[in-house]
Amino acid sequence: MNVNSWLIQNASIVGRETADIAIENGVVTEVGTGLTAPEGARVLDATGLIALPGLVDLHTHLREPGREDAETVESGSRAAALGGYTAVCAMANTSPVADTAGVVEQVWRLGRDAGLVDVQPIGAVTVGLKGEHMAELGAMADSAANVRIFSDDGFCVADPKMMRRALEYVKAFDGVIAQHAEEPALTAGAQMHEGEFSSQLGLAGWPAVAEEAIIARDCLLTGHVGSRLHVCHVSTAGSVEILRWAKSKGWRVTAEVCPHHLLLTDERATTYDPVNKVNPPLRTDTDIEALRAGLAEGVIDVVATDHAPHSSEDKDCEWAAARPGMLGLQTALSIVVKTMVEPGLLDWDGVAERMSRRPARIAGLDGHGLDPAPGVPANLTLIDPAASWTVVPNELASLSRNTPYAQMTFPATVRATFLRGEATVLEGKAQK
Ligand SMILES: NC(=O)N[C@@H](CC(=O)O)C(=O)O
Ligand SMILES: [Zn+2]
Repeated sequence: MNVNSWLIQNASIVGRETADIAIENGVVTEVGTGLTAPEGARVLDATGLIALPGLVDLHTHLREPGREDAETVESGSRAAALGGYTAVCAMANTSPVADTAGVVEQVWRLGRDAGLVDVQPIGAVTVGLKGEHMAELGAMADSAANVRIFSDDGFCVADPKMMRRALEYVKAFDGVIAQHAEEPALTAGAQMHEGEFSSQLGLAGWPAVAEEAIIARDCLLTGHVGSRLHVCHVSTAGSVEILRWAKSKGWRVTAEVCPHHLLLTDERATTYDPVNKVNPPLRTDTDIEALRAGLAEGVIDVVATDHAPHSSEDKDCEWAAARPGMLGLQTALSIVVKTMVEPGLLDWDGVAERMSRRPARIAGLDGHGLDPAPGVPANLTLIDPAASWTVVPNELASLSRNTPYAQMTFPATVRATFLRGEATVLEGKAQK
């Protein structure tokens, strides 16, 4: 038997026609009806399931090296595969920071060895994420990790001169700067969204303008130097307006929204449960509405998880002391179905576009984000749209437990995930 050869029968291809998918040695050889199994292939009955190109996450925090108690490349990869992903971009805020060729190559190798998803390292923009000296972007680009996305995520590249230089520098290899948009002078000590609930609770606020001011500045800089900007975790209605304007200028700006910003509001802070603490913070119903509309319209290009595992020592404490961030890889698809597909804002093709094709294009990941067709690497996920599931934190694959969705029931389950024809998930279970 060839482990990378399959006949997937009766799948709905990206929510459209029902067909069989033949996979030989990790590559799709045929898509059609009544196909015969390739030699040595296993057969999977996918009746009622939707086949999507494997999901691609532009914003994953794996905590290796440095905080392997919270997540390793392997545990995070497993969570990703179970969430329907075949590739994730690993943020640079590890310890040591991924600001050299050595560290990005280490993360890339750990991903390859785990073999559950393709792990594409993101390199830091500045040394140690400190914002003072530019990191060796060229060396990271030229390394085995082939870095194209650079980000100080967790921190904003606040100095406009540094941001301009970084945008100019990455033009040489068609790189992109992914900005965590937060004007630090406006968020010092911030604990949650600045609004009605922050006043009620007496917690220092993170005003929407702290995000919007940086996005506006960076769009202008990008337009000025003719480079590529990607805006991480957009969370406000005002940000959507600025992005719409920047795109109308023809500037090369892309943006992501996270599932939690499509679903949860700042009212969650009234629980004082730090599982709801995240950067940027949960905002308001008005913001949610604008983010959903922006994602439907394409002003926001992609959904990214911002999967941010934290150990219980960093989360089971009082709100002010807790680290920001929440798990996301295993719940992202279901939340997109709940917030976008069920209300009729996106169809399955729209989901494939925003969770697979566009993120793959932004990250320059060849072989990902491609619909099943002859000659395409078999990076696929099979979704059961009719099933539902309840989030049980202890059953998640992450080494951390900081999900804000405990005991919530969501639509759609991931039945199988294939990485180059190898089943990383079957019947909803990780295969390694
Ligand atoms: N989103 C978060 O609240 N936390 C992220 C950093 C980040 O994405 O800004 C983390 O690394 O924990
Ligand atoms: Zn961030």
